[in-house]
Amino acid sequence: MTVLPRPRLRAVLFDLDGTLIDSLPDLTALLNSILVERSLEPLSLAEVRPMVGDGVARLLERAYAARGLDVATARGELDEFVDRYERLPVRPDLPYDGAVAALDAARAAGFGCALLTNKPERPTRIILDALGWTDRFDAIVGGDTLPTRKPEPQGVLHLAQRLGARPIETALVGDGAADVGAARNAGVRAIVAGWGYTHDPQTLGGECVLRDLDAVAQWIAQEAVAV
Ligand SMILES: O=C(O)COP(=O)(O)O
Ligand SMILES: [Mg+2]
Repeated sequence: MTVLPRPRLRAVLFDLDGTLIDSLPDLTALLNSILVERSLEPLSLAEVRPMVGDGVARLLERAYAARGLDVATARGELDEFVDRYERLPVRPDLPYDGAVAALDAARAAGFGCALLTNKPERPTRIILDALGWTDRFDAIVGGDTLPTRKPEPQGVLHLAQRLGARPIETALVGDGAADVGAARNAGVRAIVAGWGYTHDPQTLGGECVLRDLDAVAQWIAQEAVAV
């Protein structure tokens, strides 16, 4: 049996929350400010952690459900929640250690580099601008940029095409089931961010689980010289 060599990597798509930035403390604090206004018990970081990654509507629904509030209430307050999130100051320590180095590694390797998050595009861009990261990406897709979001393949395929890469020449680095699902649905490689918000990242079924962003930079450097 002949095993065909895998084509060289040409594009890396990065997830945002739980992969490049640790947004969990801010999201939890914001949710809790709302719950406390309603005289409800605040949520712990551990409770909110598995709620992040499927978009802000799901986050609010899950948080409200955990305190007995219904989906209709969450839906009715979504715009206000996003407004408040956009007004939060962007902390300079939001990025995980090694995030900039990993993005630099992608650029140094000559790979296309894009952001694919389920966070709505407007707050995403506010965060990227404040961190000075916007120009580090060749393209940015948020949870409301296209008709569907992760785990649907549309964003992955859209970005791969924008970066001039075929799906088999593309990898998605992300921490959640939505990331691995989107990668699988689009036929691209899924690299799991083991430091992110998934309790047991080994179970997601990605190509590999990396322990931190330094390991991502190393993996990118290896892919750049792979034959
Ligand atoms: O769920 C969100 O709002 C953001 O999640 P993501 O950046 O991990 O896709
Ligand atoms: Mg994520």
